[in-house]
Amino acid sequence: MRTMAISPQSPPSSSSALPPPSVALTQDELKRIAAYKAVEYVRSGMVLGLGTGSTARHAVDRIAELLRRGELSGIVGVPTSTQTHQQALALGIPLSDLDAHPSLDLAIDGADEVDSHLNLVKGRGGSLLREKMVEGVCKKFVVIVDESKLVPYLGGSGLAMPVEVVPFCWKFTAGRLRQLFEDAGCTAKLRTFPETEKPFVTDNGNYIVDLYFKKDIGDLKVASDAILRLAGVVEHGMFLDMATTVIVAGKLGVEVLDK
Ligand SMILES: O=C[C@H](O)[C@H](O)[C@H](O)COP(=O)(O)O
Repeated sequence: MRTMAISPQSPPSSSSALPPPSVALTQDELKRIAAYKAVEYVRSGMVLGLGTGSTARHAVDRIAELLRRGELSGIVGVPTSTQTHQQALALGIPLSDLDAHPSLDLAIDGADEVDSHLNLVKGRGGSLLREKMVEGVCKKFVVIVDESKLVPYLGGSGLAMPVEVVPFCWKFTAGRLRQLFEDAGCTAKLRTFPETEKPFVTDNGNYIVDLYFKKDIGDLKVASDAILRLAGVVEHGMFLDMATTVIVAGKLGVEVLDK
């Protein structure tokens, strides 16, 4: 794995919108710096996977800005959620889908956790299924995060590891998921809206069960296979061996981690 440190004072090209170096950077500014750096990988004529979330949003904005300025042309975007679809549509980015473009040049997306092998947790925004479909067929998958997303092991943030499940008997599926990881002190919770307690429904009409672990779950491939073997599970938010590059923006600079 190659590591390259770049000072935040050396921002991505044409980045007049970035804050001056002396200003303390907010988390959102760090996300934007990572996103702008990732857009430097985009070339005219590419078919691009457009990620979802507060970090990916900056990349989509930046791509649209470069298209407007004529610094990029011939881009086709494949959005990973209805949210990103709407954003890209409003910005005038030409869009398509996997049926028309079963192989993509590049995808840029955020992540909830990144471990030292560039394995990811994704889906805290609920878009994991479409993200995994799109990002699984990209020649290059660039992940953009601020430094708070780095973890010693997946699940290590103590926050949710999302699993998309069919609504039918979701309690049964949640129970089986919890049992799978009993040794890791797993709890499984249906994702709901706090105000109404109604279930969160994904773009695909499914529910999300969030898993929380007290300990490391061990072999991730074994865990992934076990989850996917459960009838009722559609997909999980572990993205193993998929990222080709992770761009980490931190207070001390930007790090580019290549697989
Ligand atoms: O479902 C959401 C996606 O996987 C996001 O890419 C992920 O949750 C990171 O989002 P954010 O950039 O907002 O932290």
